[in-house]
Amino acid sequence: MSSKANKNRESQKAIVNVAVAVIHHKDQYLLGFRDAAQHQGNRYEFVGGKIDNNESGEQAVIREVAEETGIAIQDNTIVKLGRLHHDYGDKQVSLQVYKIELTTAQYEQHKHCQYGLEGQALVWVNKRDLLTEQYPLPAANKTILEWLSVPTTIAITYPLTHFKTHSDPRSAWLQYHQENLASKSWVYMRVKDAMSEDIVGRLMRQRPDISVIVSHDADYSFLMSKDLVVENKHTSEQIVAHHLTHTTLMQWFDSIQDSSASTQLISHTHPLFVSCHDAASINAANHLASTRLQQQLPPVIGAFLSPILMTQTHPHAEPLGWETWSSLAQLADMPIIGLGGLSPAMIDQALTYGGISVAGIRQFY
Ligand SMILES: Nc1nc2c([nH]c(=O)n2[C@@H]2O[C@H](COP(=O)(O)OP(=O)(O)OP(=O)(O)O)[C@@H](O)[C@H]2O)c(=O)[nH]1
Repeated sequence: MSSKANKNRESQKAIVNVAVAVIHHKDQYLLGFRDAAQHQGNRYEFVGGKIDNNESGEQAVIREVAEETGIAIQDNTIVKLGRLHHDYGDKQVSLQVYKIELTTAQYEQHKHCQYGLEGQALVWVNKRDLLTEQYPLPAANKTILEWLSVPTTIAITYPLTHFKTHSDPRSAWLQYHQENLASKSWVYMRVKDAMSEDIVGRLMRQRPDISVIVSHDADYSFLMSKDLVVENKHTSEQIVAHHLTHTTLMQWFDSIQDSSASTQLISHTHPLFVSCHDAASINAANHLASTRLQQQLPPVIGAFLSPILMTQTHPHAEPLGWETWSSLAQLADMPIIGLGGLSPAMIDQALTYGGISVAGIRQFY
């Protein structure tokens, strides 16, 4: 093979490690504009750039933000959102994505800057416009936008057994959640009952404002029927993601290791949440996330990592504690959601320890 062909193959193989900074203040997000001459030019981008040798992703993000915008973020909370690999054909990138919320003072100082320190155009856009792709971004960023759609709090339903003393537990479950779930919240429907589709479907019809996460192996095809349009919204649109329990995740992982077993099928239609409790399940979640990206399937948008603290629902589970939880969170290639003994007010603590959201049952309605 000629040395030129060799070189071409080498450059195709080389992966460029990039640190990406999702900088925001409340619902205002900072984008730069990539020059036409640049790779993925004439598109918007988050501030960022190549990670130098001997530099961590976090060090790179602090340096890139300072070089490109002059904003000093070393004292801000820098939360890892996730890591992803993308093959542009002409270039392979591995993006390490961080989310940084600016203080009001930082935002006030920089909100009128129309150009960065490298002469690139800068613009502040609101979250809704960003997520609905009003600003074209490089293809790899599609997953980042899905990660950003996850809210900072997620409510989880009570299991059906919580209502077992009622004469009709299913009606009691339905009525309780219909009356108490917060308006427009994201709700993980964890009923823990094999026959739960019917009450979940009824709750969705009664509460068209909520967005739901349903078990990946439940059958919600009945929600596709035409007559289930509530307040101009089709009920099936309320399902924002499917969820894999820790057990299902590990079964999937075992099935891909064992060449004689058939790989367990996971939803192709929706983004996924998974549940993790340890390094092994985070490793499995990372494999699932990269498989989904390779196959161009809806991504893994979050992992519930639990239990952080002691909970009433799982009194026998040994809590991880914040420090262990934090080091496990760092291993994950997707946003981490804190679960177990938390309240919504603990979001700042979760951010400090490397999570992006908190979830729970009591206190989250
Ligand atoms: N900064 C930034 N880069 C991104 C984003 N999404 C994405 O795919 N990338 C890719 O990550 C790489 C960023 O590396 P870079 O900024 O150092 O490289 P560049 O192409 O701008 O310039 P250079 O190669 O001349 O240094 C580019 O290939 C770019 O297409 C994003 O949101 N922000």
